[in-house]
Amino acid sequence: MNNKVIAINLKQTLTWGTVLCGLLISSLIIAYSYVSQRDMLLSTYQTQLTHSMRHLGKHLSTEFAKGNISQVSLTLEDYYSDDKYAALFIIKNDLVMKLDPQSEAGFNLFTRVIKEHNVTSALDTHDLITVYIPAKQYFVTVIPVSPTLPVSDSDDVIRLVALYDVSQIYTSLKQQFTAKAVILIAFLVLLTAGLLSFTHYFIHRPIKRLIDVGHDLSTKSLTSRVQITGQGEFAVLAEQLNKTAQTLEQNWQQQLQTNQELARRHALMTSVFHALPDLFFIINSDSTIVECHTGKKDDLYLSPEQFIHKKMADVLPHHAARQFNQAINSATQQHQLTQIEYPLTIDGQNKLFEARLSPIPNSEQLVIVVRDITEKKKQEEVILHHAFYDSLTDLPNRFLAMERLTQQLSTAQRSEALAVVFFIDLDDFKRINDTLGHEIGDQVLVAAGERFTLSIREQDTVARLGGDEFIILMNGFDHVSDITCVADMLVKLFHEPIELNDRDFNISISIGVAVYPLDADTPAELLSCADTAMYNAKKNGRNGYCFYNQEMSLKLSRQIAIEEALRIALAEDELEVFYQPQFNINNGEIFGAEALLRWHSKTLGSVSPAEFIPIAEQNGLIIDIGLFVLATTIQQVNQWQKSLQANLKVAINLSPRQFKDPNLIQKIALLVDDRSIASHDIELEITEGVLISGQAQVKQALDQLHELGFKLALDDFGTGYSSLNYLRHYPFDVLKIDQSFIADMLVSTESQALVTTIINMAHSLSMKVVAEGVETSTQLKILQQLACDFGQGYLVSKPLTAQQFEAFFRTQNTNKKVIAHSRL
Ligand SMILES: Nc1nc2c(ncn2[C@@H]2O[C@H](COP(=O)(O)O[C@H]3[C@@H](O)[C@H](n4cnc5c(=O)[nH]c(N)nc54)O[C@@H]3COP(=O)(O)O)[C@@H](O)[C@H]2O)c(=O)[nH]1
Repeated sequence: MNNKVIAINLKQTLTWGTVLCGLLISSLIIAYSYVSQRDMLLSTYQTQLTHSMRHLGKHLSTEFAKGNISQVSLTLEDYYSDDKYAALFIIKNDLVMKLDPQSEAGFNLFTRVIKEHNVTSALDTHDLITVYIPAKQYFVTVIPVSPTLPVSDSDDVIRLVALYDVSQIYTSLKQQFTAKAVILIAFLVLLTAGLLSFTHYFIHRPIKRLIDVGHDLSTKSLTSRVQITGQGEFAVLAEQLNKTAQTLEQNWQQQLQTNQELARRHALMTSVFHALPDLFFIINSDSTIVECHTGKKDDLYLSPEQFIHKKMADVLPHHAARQFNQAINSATQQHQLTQIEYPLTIDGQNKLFEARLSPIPNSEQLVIVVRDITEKKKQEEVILHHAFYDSLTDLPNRFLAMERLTQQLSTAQRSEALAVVFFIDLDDFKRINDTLGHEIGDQVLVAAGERFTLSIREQDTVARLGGDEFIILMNGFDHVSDITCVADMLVKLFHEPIELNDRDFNISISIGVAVYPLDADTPAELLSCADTAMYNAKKNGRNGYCFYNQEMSLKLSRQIAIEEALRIALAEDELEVFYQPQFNINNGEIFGAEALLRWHSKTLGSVSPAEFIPIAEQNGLIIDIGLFVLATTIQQVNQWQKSLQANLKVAINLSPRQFKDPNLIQKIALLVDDRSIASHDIELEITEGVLISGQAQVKQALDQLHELGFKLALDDFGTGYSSLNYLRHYPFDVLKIDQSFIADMLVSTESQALVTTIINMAHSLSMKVVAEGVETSTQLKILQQLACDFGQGYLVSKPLTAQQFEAFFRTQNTNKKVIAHSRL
């Protein structure tokens, strides 16, 4: 369909068309009306004139025939009364017959008219002839009036000639038509004006409004609307234009929002491009780079501009370009993210780059993001190294060790040889750390690791599990005796001191040995067996090795079961404090007791404190448990002091771990205050183990307790270092001789001598002495002889419940002399 149509300027066309048509039509009407009326008038006058002249001609012919010439003159004069006759005369041939005075003038006028208008032929006819001379607006009528007819000789013909003037008629006709034309023109003007008004209001104005709105719309003023009411085409057009405008406006708004969003995204992309150190490329389907952005302009292989309109093959070395081309093909064909890594040398430095190629949806282009991953790779390698190697010693860590152990077990399985895990722990390493600081401790660990590494084969593995624990993995053994040799060798490695900063460190190691497939056949189990064996080696006196056996495992299981049950013991109300009476050796008087904890486990039955206290020590539960003993005992002492009306004194054991509680002193002081107990009625027993660490904090705590009035007792004296220094430096009031010496006193003179020495030494330091484990009257007697102060043991009583103790106290103190003397 041809949509091409021609438009005209409707306003001008209608205006001028209306005006011109009006003018033309009115002119034509007027002209036509004028001409037709004029012609009709002329025709009428010509007919009247012809008729009148025929009548006159006949009359004159008659008069001429009668010879009544005067009558002719009179008749002519009568006709002159009609003033339209400009001339009326009779001629014979070319000469006028003077019948009246007017004939001469009329003839002259006639002659002039005839000549000027060349109508002389009118005189040649023998019939009536009427000629109209428009220029003069005269009718010329000639009619023969000869008395005899027919006239043979034309020259003798007498003719009546009349000039009939119709100019007045013309004038009147013109005036009449001028008036009509004026009216018609006025009418036409009004009609035209009406038409113009009509077209103005109903055509031009709507069109103008439509054009204006069209203009507004074209100049982006899309809110513009046109208001045209009615039913006409313009109203329909306006409505459609408004709808179109509304659609346009909505589209424009959407377009605007889209553009804003696009602009925002573009700005975002630009910011991202500039914020990121990555290099962004956009490439066409033919691999030509069309865009290149980056926030980091330095350190590039080429400047971003140099990449534009190039292909990777044009700018990158062959190997990198080849990788790129393969990746571009892959990303394009599979429509998925493709990633490559490639090396480049920039300013003499080897770098590694990562490129991610992603197809842009609905486009044939790809976006490529290039990132310098040199540092990241290095960090990954470092992280990877950290994941598998110990940061201090740079030895394989537990994770890698377990991997290698798995491999070794497979090898051992194939070769049917023995594989071994040596689980090594540095003896007393904690002491090094605590006394000399962690820096020295670290150096010792590094030196130990190096010593291990130097002592083993290349195929073996030394690993650090953490702290002072190492493992050595070996395989290919045929006999257990070979393994013993290695274990020996490892122990002896440390018989030479470790030299650090011109200082020698004497350390020893304890080794647990587990053998595949004799002890276990999985890496975890084998390691666990070696660990258990190592603990046994420690128990066996350290500085040695111990092979794993089943019994160890049972002990370990028991330990784990105790640990689990102990965690809920307090909450389950399974703990109870027993009290073992303490008495005066000389008179047998019960003056107090030692608080001893008992555990009635619902799952394990009664468990000895000798078994569970060390475990509670290890896992820290002793802090809460110790507080329970303190609180219960102090509360009990308070009750007894009231009910028994005796100044009872009670000894409470404190574990080494409890001294790590910074609030220990405060807690004890508070408990005593709450129960209104005199602090000197509470004796706090500690073992040498508390003092071994030599921590200033322990000394400070003991001093504070002493200052607060608490009595301090050194428990199990003789079993540990039994250092005199401890007795001199710490404010002990009481020294408890370990029950093993009391038991041995009867069989060993050395033990008795030792007990004698301890008692004397304590007394010389103004300390009281308690003999533990007094079971017989012989022991009691000897202790009395040795001037020991107090005793405690089954001779008098086993540990009792609070209730039993109260009853026992009441009974015994009534019979104290009986005890003192009858049992001696
Ligand atoms: N830190 C804490 N340690 C505590 C607490 N309660 C107990 N213990 C310590 O546990 C170890 C074992 O104690 P227990 O089994 O109670 O043994 C004590 C006595 O029952 C026992 N005893 C006493 N007289 C005799 C005797 O004549 N013969 C004999 N064979 N045994 C006897 O000796 C232990 C006394 O120990 P102590 O005086 O403390 O050295 C033990 O080390 C307790 O200290 C606690 O609450 N906290």
